[in-house]
This record gives sequence, C-alpha cells and structure tokens, in this order.
Amino acid sequence: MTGGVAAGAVTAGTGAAADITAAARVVAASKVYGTGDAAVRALDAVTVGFPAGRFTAIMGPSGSGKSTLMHCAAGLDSLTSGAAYIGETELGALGDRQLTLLRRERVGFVFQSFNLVPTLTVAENITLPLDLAGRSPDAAWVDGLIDVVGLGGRLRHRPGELSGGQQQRVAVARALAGRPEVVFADEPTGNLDSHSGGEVLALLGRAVREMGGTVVMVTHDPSAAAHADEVVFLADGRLVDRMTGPTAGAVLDRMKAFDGRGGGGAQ
Ligand SMILES: Nc1ncnc2c1ncn2[C@@H]1O[C@H](COP(=O)(O)OP(=O)(O)OP(=O)(O)O)[C@@H](O)[C@H]1O
Repeated sequence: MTGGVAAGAVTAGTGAAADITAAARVVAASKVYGTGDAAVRALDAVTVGFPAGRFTAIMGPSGSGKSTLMHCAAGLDSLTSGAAYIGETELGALGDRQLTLLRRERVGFVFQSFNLVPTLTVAENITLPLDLAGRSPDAAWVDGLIDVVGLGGRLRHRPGELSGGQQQRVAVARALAGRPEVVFADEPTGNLDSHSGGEVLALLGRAVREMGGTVVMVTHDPSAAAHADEVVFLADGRLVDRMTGPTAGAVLDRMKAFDGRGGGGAQ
C-alpha cells in the first residue's frame, strides 16, 4: 500500500495510536456532491480509522461532513476518491449485491429515527437482520442483549406501543444481534429526551466495554460525545483533531474554537 498507511492500522490524525486494528477506516477519502458551480466538497482527503473495541464519536459543526463520513465508511454511500474499508475489505471493490451482504452481515446501524418495522414485534425486530441473512440467532447472545436493553417484558409489543427511548433501545439490540464488526450510529439520541438519550448512550458504551463491540457515532451533542472513548473532529470536510477520554466540557470548548475560526457554520 502507498502513502505510508499500513493495512489495518490506525495511523491518521493527530494523536492517533499507530498499529491499532481498525474495524473501519477511510483513506484519503473525498466526497463531492453535484458538479460544476453546484459542486460541494463534503469530505476533503480524510484519513481516519475507527479502532476495534472502541467507542468513537464524530463531531463537528453543521455541514462539516459527519454524516457523509459515516455513510461512506459504512458502505451506505460511495466516495468520489479514496478508499473505505470494513476490516480489510475495500468497499469500492464490491458490487451492489456484495455491499448489501456486507452491510447485512458485518455492520450494524442505529439511526436517529429508530427505523423499526411497525408491524413486527420487538422480538421480531431484534432478530430481523439475522432472519434476512438466513442466519439462526445465537439464542444466548440475543437473550443477553434483551436483558441488557431491559425490554424483556415488551418482546411481544409493537414499536408503536413503546416510548422513543425504548424503541431506540430495541434498535441498538437489533444492531448488535448479529455481533457485527462495527455499529454505526447516526445521531442516535437526536429524537430523545436527555434521560432516554443517556440510557441509549450508556447501552452503546456497554456494547463496547462489556460485549467487545465497536461503535462509531455521529453526534453534535458534546454530552453524547463524552460517552465515547475518543472524539474525532471534522471541520469543512477535513479531520482537524482527535480527543481521547473526552468530557462534555472539553468537547464543548473544542467546538467553540470552530466558531471563532468560522470552521463550518452554526448548528
Ligand atoms: N445529497 C447531497 N447533495 C448535495 N450536497 C450534500 C448532500 N448531502 C450533503 N451535502 C452537503 O455536504 C456537506 C456535508 O454534509 P453532511 O450532512 O455530511 O454534514 P453534517 O456534518 O453531518 O451536518 P449536520 O450536522 O447538519 O447533519 C454539506 O455542505 C451538505 O450541504
């Protein structure tokens, strides 16, 4: 590989530890939407790895490219140039069908709007990705997950009978049910009050620290980012900083510095 980027190692960004296995990474990733005068460079040569067994938050001002980075890293969108990897699999080398399989079998997703299937029960929603993949659930793992999310008494309920926080906890269990290599969460607390949001963030933290998972979360909320092991900061489509052991205060201070520099606009 060229450019000094070792396969599977996290080498990018300031303060990043080298030689940690990345569950997902992008290398020299650029994404341009539109063409000509209407072209928007949403990502500009970003190289960043998301270490296995860690909880990483992606932060930055509105329009800085957070969602674009997550979508391209997760195989939901394609890069204009550069490369995205899940483990050692380069996503750009895959056809549509292979990408669908990779997303189904190796990646978990949690979205702001929960995205549960309203006609299925909680139990059926949790095992849906496994059912779609034709995989039989690991019963002990799924039972353990249901305990952790605290919805054992609600398994026969439909999503519409649950609160927003409960629905998002179902979505987290669904994302983890197949033991994916990495879970991508896009503003998972964006539709929740602070108490329910805190429960969902604690759950994502437990998925990493107690269950050996890897989580990458986009958020614009410093208190949410403080649940992560590390925060990567984007501004104007570029990786501008990383912070390990974040606190809400330190993240907020870092974000205020962007405002001073005009680094990407207001929330
Ligand atoms: N489909 C698209 N077509 C054109 N431009 C887009 C598209 N999606 C995103 N953009 C632009 O790319 C830039 C990055 O957008 P992105 O949604 O990744 O930012 P973000 O940091 O996630 O923002 P927010 O916090 O507001 O959700 C923005 O300027 C946005 O307007």
